Amino acid sequence: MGIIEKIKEIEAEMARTQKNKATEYHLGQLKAKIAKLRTQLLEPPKGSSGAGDGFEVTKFGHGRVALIGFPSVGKSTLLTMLTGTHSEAASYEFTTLTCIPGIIHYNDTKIQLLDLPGIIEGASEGKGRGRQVIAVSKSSDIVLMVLDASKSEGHRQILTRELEAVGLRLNKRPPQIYFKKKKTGGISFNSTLHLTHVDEKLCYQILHEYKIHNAEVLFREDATVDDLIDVIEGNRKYMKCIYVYNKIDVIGIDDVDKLARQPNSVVISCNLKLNFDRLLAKMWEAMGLVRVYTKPQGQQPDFSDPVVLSADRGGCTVEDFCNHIHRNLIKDVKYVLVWGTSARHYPQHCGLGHVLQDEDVVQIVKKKEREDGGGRGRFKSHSTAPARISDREKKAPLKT
Ligand SMILES: Nc1nc2c(ncn2[C@@H]2O[C@H](COP(=O)(O)OP(=O)(O)OP(=O)(O)O)[C@@H](O)[C@H]2O)c(=O)[nH]1
Ligand SMILES: [K+]
Ligand SMILES: [Mg+2]
Repeated sequence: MGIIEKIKEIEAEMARTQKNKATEYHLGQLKAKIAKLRTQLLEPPKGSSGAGDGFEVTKFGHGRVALIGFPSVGKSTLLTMLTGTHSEAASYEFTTLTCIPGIIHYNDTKIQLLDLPGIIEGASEGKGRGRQVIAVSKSSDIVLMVLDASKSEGHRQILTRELEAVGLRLNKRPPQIYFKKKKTGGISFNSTLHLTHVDEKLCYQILHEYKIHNAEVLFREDATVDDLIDVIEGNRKYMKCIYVYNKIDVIGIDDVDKLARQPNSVVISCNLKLNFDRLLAKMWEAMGLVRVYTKPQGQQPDFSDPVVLSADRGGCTVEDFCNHIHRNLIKDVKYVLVWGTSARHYPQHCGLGHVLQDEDVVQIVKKKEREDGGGRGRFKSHSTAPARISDREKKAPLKT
């Protein structure tokens, strides 16, 4: 029996089993069995390199965004409109057959947008080009799930389920469960609060299913058995997802209003070029990019050319910033001066561990050099805290 058949069989058994206190251990065990099989399913077949089939697109820019959706929801139309790169669009399904990259220029950063073939129910098990599409979405920083506003809301659930089946977790943070395998000592199970979904016995049973007999488990929130399995599997990818409802030109205003009010959702119309600003702003926010402007001593920063950092990709500390500029810079740095929302006063003397925020300005003071402008005394006179550097910059030049 193949892996997919085994999964189907267990799913059928779960559907047959009534959910109550007596069956929860058995159901938990079945969930773990499915999770193990799905992980097996994700292992690329021997001799292949994962995505394959013309789907490997070189990463470019400061972030990567994938367009995921059913066929003919308007993904290619959207790519063409947002990036200027032409991607064939047509009224028949599966017009797009590979991965087509384009670039969005936004807030002085470059974001790679990927158009992909439509996916359908069963994609996670290899239907259509599902596996390749999913591999590409895993390589991106956020997902735009494109939906046809005139079609059933069920599409969103189906797609979410397909992505979950391959270990993607949308708009969720990792469960607050500490888990560490040990060599000896048995299983220690603890929690910092009262648990309503998982008890010691269920946890043991799940671990047993994974043949783990020595481990430390600490629940820091009232997590579910699915959360526990995610933590044990350890291969989940937590990603932001924006639900993009396209084609609002064909539905009524009340329905548009309802969709627009849902969390993480934007309504657009490619035909009417409607609401792209809002979509781009949401996308930008979800990516959490941090632009940092370098200020040479005695000069104004170049506000058109930021160093772009991200908490998910490499981090946002002063150290990450320095490493971004030059690999060997860090050993020469004495401290840095920071202006912007991360600074408590202007400028703030910061060490390597300081976490920078979007639109901060940083001046590096090297070990041998003396900061120009004659010492700390004069910085203190700048202790009023304007909102953001970009506003401030327009009014008065930054001194030092
Ligand atoms: N009414 C309306 N139609 C749209 C809109 N955007 C796209 N379409 C139409 O929807 C159809 C499908 O568009 P595509 O861009 O090819 O869709 P896709 O999601 O890339 O489709 P596949 O590549 O086949 O998965 C085309 O006929 C588009 O003209 C819109 O905002 N409103
Ligand atoms: K199409
Ligand atoms: Mg397309």
